[in-house]
Amino acid sequence: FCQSILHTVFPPELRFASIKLFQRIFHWASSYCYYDITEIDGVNTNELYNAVQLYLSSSASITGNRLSLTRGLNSSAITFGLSNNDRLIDTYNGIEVIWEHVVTQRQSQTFSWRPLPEEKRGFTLRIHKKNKKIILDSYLGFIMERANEIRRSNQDRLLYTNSRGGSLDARGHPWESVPFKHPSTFDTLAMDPCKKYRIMSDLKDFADGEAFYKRTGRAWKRGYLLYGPPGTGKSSMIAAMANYLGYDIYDLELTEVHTNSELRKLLMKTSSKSIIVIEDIDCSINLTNRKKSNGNVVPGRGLDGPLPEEMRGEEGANTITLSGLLNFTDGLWSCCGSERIFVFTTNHVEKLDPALLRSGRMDMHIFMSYCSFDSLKILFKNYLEYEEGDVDEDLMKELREIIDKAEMTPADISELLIKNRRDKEKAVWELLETLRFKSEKKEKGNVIQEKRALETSPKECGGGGDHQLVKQCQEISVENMI
Ligand SMILES: Nc1ncnc2c1ncn2[C@@H]1O[C@H](COP(=O)(O)OP(=O)(O)OP(=O)(O)O)[C@@H](O)[C@H]1O
Ligand SMILES: [Mg+2]
Repeated sequence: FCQSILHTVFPPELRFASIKLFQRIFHWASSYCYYDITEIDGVNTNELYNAVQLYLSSSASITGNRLSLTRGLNSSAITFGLSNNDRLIDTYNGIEVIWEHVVTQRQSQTFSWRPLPEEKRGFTLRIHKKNKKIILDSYLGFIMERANEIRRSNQDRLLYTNSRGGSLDARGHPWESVPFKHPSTFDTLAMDPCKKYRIMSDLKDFADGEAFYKRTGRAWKRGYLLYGPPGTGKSSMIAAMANYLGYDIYDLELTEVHTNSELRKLLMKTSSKSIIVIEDIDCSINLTNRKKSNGNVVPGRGLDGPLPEEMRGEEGANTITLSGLLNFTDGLWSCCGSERIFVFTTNHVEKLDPALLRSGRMDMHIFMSYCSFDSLKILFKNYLEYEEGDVDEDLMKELREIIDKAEMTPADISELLIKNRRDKEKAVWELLETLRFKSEKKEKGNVIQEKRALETSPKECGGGGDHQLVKQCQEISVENMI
């Protein structure tokens, strides 16, 4: 209104100056200040605009006859927001602010590498001048944090993989993602309850430990090494961890990574609140004896030995090394981003380089063992819906006695129970028969082994005896791990 008066009263040459003057007087006299948050900042998407939109959608005070509804990619929730040119009052620490969603038509398509939307969208924040400092200092940061939380809770978690090798997608991303829907949880995971409890509380402490990690000057990350025979639940444990914490998973395929710098780039493109997994680490890269070659460089990938000479560039440019991997998990680079968990799994812990195992590198070494009696009870509950006391006491007693001797994995037992899940009694009997058979076989095997050991004196076996001793030591050290 004032502008149109100015247009009629002032001649064109004075118009611009008079508008400026009028605006200054208005701003000086007004007790409010205004901030525009546009959807597109130059040619880039404005993160703050998206955050405000998400934050306002969760506001309890959002009412009205017309709201805009959206459902994002990979999201299972519908969010609603202010529709065009609507307003909303929000309160922060007792301070009232007004948000307005302003939508105008873009006047003319200016030259840009990227086609811009026809509508110009933005939020205008109106605050009292006296509250300017507190709003700018903490309210906007609070909005960003809240928006991230809402995004995470709305979005289905993702499983990323680097199966494309080092090549990038259209957005320059080296990871491919699919929605992560693994149903494994700590409730369904069959393992010793005390161990399970320790792992769960360790994870909880980690997730809630931002202040602790800051205070102690440690990077906010944690490493777990899961080791044990195949089928004892290492992968299921990773899924349970992700479901427990609500983190995404990055499944790093080391055989697809060619150089240390590629590894670093992959790391830089992971988000916080994620679990970075390297499965079967002993198989994906030759990580033993890193002092074999110059400068801690172990050329070649996989167990099939070094890469051919012609494929190796200078200083192992075409190689991925143990020191590169340690830098990835431990060094300065590992700290880009925060709140990340590294999980390595292996069936052969004795094949790993001590550098990977030394304390402080992997914070927790978790042995995934054969099925114990406590684990069996969880499997009974999962597959047969048996509760404590449902199975005959004598049967349970026998199961308890032989289960450790039989050395059956939870995977094998699960298969047996799934097969007979419609006839629960048959399932238990068949399991008992299998356990009896296996434990007898194991006992016989042990007797033969002992006999052989007695037959071969230390003198006769020479190097072989040493070898056996080393193996025994390795086994002892494995059992001594946490
Ligand atoms: N501890 C467990 N609790 C519940 N289910 C289990 C457990 N261990 C194995 N299973 C069952 O067996 C299947 C295989 O388990 P999983 O893939 O987790 O084993 P793994 O230790 O990762 O084996 P591998 O070393 O071969 O990768 C799973 O689908 C799961 O149903
Ligand atoms: Mg596995």
